[in-house]
This record gives sequence, C-alpha cells and structure tokens, in this order.
Amino acid sequence: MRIYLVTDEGLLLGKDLYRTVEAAVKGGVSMVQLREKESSTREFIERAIRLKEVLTPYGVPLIINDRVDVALAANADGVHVGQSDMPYEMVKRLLPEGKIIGLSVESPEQVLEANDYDLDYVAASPVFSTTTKTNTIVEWGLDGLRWIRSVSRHPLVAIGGIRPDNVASIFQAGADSVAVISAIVSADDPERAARELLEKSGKLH
Ligand SMILES: Cc1ncc(COP(=O)(O)OP(=O)(O)O)c(N)n1
Ligand SMILES: Cc1nc(C(=O)O)sc1CCOP(=O)(O)O
Ligand SMILES: [Mg+2]
Repeated sequence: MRIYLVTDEGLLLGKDLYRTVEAAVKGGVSMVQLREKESSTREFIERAIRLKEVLTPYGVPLIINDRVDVALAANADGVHVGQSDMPYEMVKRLLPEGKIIGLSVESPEQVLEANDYDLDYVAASPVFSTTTKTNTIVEWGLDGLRWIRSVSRHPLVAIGGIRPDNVASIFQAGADSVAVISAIVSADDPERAARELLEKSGKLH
C-alpha cells in the first residue's frame, strides 16, 4: 500500500462517500479507512458494510477507525487505533487472526513500545500539523520520520498535511505509505487527486 485514504464525511463538500472512495481507488488508493466521528453505531456499521461491498471487487482492504465491534460486525479487514482508543492487547485478543492492526504513535516512547506489538503498521501522528485534526501533540516532521524509520520494526505510515508537493519528501524520509484525508476527499476530482499523489510519490515504478 502506498496511498491510504481515510474518510471524513464533513470534508466531502457535498460529494457521495462511496463514489468518492471508488474514484480514489481507481486513481491508485490501495487501502481505505472508514473514520466516523459523528455517526451512530448502526450508521457506522451500515456504512462499513456498504463500503466493503464497494472495495471488495478491487481487492482493497477496509480498515475501521477506533471500533473493533464495528470491524467485526462488517467483516472489515482491520482496525486502526490511537493512544486513547482500545489498548493494543485487547484489540489483538478480540480480532481474528489475519486481520490488520494499525496504531498511531505520537512520541518516541510509543514508537519503542510498539516494537513489542504484532502490528501491521505504525502511523506517525502527525507528520505535519493539519486543520483536519487538531487534537494532536507535536508534529514529527521529516527528521522525526527518519528517526522512526531507524528504530521501528513496523511498516511506517505518515499522516497529517500530506499533499502532492510534500509527498515525495515523506517517502524519501522512510515512510512506506501516506494516509490522506483532505487532499483526496475534498478534491473536485478524487480520482485525479489520488493519481497525482501516487505520481508525485516517486513510488510508481
Ligand atoms: C492511519 C491513521 N493514522 C492516525 C490516525 C489517528 O488515530 P487517533 O489518534 O486515534 O485519532 P482519530 O482518527 O481516532 O481521531 C488514524 N485515524 N489513521
Ligand atoms: C485522522 C488524522 N489523524 C492524524 C494524526 O496525526 O493522528 S492527522 C489526521 C487527519 C489527516 O487529514 P489531512 O490529510 O486532511 O491532513
Ligand atoms: Mg482513534
């Protein structure tokens, strides 16, 4: 996975969620996270089931943000948790073998602690500060990403403020993948936006 799309209903600017995600996949997105902060549990599950139906023909995994129960109910491919969410050990115990687990890391201590976990990726949270999510601690920057790469045994996802003009530098600093909301979700043409990110990543060939 290179371009990892995270959804946000509030940033769709009137577009349809499912069409936007499908267009982004056509443009090169290879993993999708359903991130619902306002919806009811029932709406969250319904959206997850529908999104899974959209993604399955493309072979693109669906990750559920925060909620192991929703992931299980929708037979999603995995869960992303942050440092205030369900602890890793519980997520690991509750999810069937083979499901994806991603964890946000916000400090050097958390990066080192994550080396004890059986994770599919750690997410540098945030690589750059962003208006999309403001309750973050401190941005890692490119030096921070290089440091994580040098000590972490896990695939490294970068998230926060990622755009076509900085995506190459993020991969050069050691990220394996970039997770993006507004640069794709808020674009007039999400397929083109995803393709541009992939082309500018320097990772096409
Ligand atoms: C890929 C990815 N990285 C980081 C986050 C943020 O997780 P968290 O800190 O739990 O914050 P919320 O997204 O739950 O508000 C993420 N969702 N995805
Ligand atoms: C969901 C999320 N988590 C972050 C973190 O730092 O943990 S930043 C973020 C939002 C990323 O949105 P955009 O691509 O629009 O900057
Ligand atoms: Mg969370």
